[in-house]
Amino acid sequence: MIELKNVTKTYPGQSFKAVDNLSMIMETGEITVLVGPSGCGKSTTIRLINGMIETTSGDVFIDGKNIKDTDPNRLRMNIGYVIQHIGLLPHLTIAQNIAIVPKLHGWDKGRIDKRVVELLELVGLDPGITKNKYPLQLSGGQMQRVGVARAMAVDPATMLMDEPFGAVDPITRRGLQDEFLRLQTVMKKTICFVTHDINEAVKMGDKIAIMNKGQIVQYDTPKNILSHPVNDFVQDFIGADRMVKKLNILLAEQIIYPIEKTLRINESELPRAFDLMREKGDYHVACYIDNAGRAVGLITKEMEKKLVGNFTIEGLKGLIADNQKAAVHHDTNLSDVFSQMLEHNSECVPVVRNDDIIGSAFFDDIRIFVNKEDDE
Ligand SMILES: Nc1ncnc2c1ncn2[C@@H]1O[C@H](COP(=O)(O)OP(=O)(O)OP(=O)(O)O)[C@@H](O)[C@H]1O
Repeated sequence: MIELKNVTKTYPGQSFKAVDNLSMIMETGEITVLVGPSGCGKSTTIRLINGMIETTSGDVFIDGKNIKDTDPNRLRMNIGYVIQHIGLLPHLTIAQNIAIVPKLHGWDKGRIDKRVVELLELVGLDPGITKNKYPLQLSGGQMQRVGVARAMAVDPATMLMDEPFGAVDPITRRGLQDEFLRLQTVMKKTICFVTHDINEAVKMGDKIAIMNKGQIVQYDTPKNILSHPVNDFVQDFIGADRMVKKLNILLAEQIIYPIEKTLRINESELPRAFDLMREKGDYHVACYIDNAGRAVGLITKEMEKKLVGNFTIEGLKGLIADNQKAAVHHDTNLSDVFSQMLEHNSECVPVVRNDDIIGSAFFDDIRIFVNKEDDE
């Protein structure tokens, strides 16, 4: 856990406070994002946490220990630090760059070599190809990965990331974010992550602190911030498309209509499928089961419309198979579920977990759910 208690920083010669009486807790195992306009004090805060600069007043605690009581070099050796411009030393190979902190910790060569290979694999780089190259022989995205690998070298519990994916193109950036989030589900590190991009904040943060003029304006989960911006500053900062951003953080499983509630229709019942659905009072969706009783697809109300005047069993099976191609995983975000619906021209798609259909997701439910969440 990182705790800031009444932290203020005034740089020498400045009349204003770069960080102004900041108090906050960044929980263990979570990503806390600091976001805000240029000059609001994000980087200053991160530098205060690893002791690169000293507070004018107030205290920073890491896992309950005041950093003033820790030797600054030791403090920094035990915190992973990733910065926008990577900070790789150009005259050292990738392996040597990653080895810097393990060396300071006194690791032997065998242990370091093994760790370098492990880390490069972890961040998606081929160690055989990468480890003996020099930084300038890598692409921007590859360098960022090395930056992350280097920060994780001695497996620190705390990581500080200052615009870590800032210097790459949007597609590479999205890939790096996804991979880092995947790693974090396993690593569960305590991370302070700085960005000026609200979309990145919403995606990466368990919690987001929106900063302005050295102070926190709102500190909450992405969902709550998007649903309930506390004032016009936050409202403007998160932008007019906050509903779209919300779709990015809500998941298919949150709107799922479970398969247990759905009428089951077997092969012999297929010719009367739509009549049966109407009779049972659930005309929107039914589940098509094979001879073993396993759900293999959905039958939806829209399929009847598509087959009007031309109903055949083969035609219906074709539509069921097409709909199955639009299936989404239970943890797919609603924005991707929505795209899938548009791409497959379907208002209802199967939701799967480990290849089993566990329910269906409806376009209308996305709309209703997002609006309802907004009213809460
Ligand atoms: N070393 C320094 N000396 C004097 N003033 C500084 C120093 N570093 C930062 N500042 C000032 O402190 C304020 C906060 O800067 P900081 O870099 O923390 O903001 P930031 O939110 O990280 O901005 P950005 O997104 O542009 O990096 C700014 O007004 C900046 O000009």
